[in-house]
Amino acid sequence: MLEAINLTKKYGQHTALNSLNLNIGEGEIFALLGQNGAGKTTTINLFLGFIEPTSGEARINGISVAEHPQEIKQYLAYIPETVMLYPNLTGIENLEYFSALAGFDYSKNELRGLLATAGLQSQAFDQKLAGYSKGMRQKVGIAIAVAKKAKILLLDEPTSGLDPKASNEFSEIIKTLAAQGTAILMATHDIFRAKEVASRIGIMKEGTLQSVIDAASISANELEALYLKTV
Ligand SMILES: Nc1ncnc2c1ncn2[C@@H]1O[C@H](COP(=O)(O)OP(=O)(O)OP(=O)(O)O)[C@@H](O)[C@H]1O
Repeated sequence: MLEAINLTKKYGQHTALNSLNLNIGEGEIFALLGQNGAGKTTTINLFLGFIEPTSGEARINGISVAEHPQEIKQYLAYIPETVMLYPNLTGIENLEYFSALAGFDYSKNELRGLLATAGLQSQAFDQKLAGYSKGMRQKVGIAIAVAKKAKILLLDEPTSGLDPKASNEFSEIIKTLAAQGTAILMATHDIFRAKEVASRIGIMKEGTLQSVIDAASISANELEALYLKTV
C-alpha cells in the first residue's frame, strides 16, 4: 500500500533521504526509528506529497504521489506530533467538520460512536478542544482518520509527550486499526513503543535506512542495543 522506490530528497548538497526502498502492506505497522535529523519526517512528508522527491518515487496504492498528489489524499490520514484542530469547536464539531471536508456526512450518533471507538471519554465529546490534553487531541485525530475510512495512516512521533497510560491507549487503538487492515507508518523516538506495536522496525541514520527488523524476532533490550550501535 505504501511504497518507496529509491526515494531521495536533497536540500542543496545535503541528503535528507538517501535512496529509500520500502514496502508497507495492508495491516502492517512499520516503525521508523532514528535520531533527530535522520530523515523520518522527510519520509512521511514525501508520502504525503508535502515535498517533492529529488529522485525516486513514493507510491500509495501503486499511485505516484508526485504525479497524483490529490488522488492519493483519499487513502491517507496523517497525525502529526501535535494534532491541529479548532480550539473553539468541541470534539464532535471538529470531527464533523473534518469528516465533511473529506466528503462524509455522519449523524451525531455516528460521530459519537467514532469518538468512542478512538477511546475518547464521552464527557469530553461536547467540550471545546482548547481544554483537551494532548492525548485527547490525538484521539480526535484517530477518530478523523477512521471517519475518513483511510486505508493508510501516517504518524509522526504520535506518542511523544503522552503519559504512559495515554501512550498505551494510543498503541492499542492503532493495533486495532492495523488488525482491520490499515497500513501504518509511524516515525518515533520511542524504542519500547515501537517494539510493542510494530510488525517491522526500520532504523535510519543520516537519511539512510540502515536496517529493518522483524519486531517479533527481537526483545526490546536487543532492539535498544542495536539502535544505539546503529545511530
Ligand atoms: N526544508 C529543509 N531545508 C533544508 N534541510 C532540511 C529541510 N527539512 C529537513 N531538512 C534536513 O533534512 C534532514 C532530515 O530531517 P527530518 O526532519 O526528516 O529528520 P527527522 O528524522 O524527522 O528528525 P526529528 O526526529 O528531529 O523529527 C535534517 O538534516 C534536516 O536538517
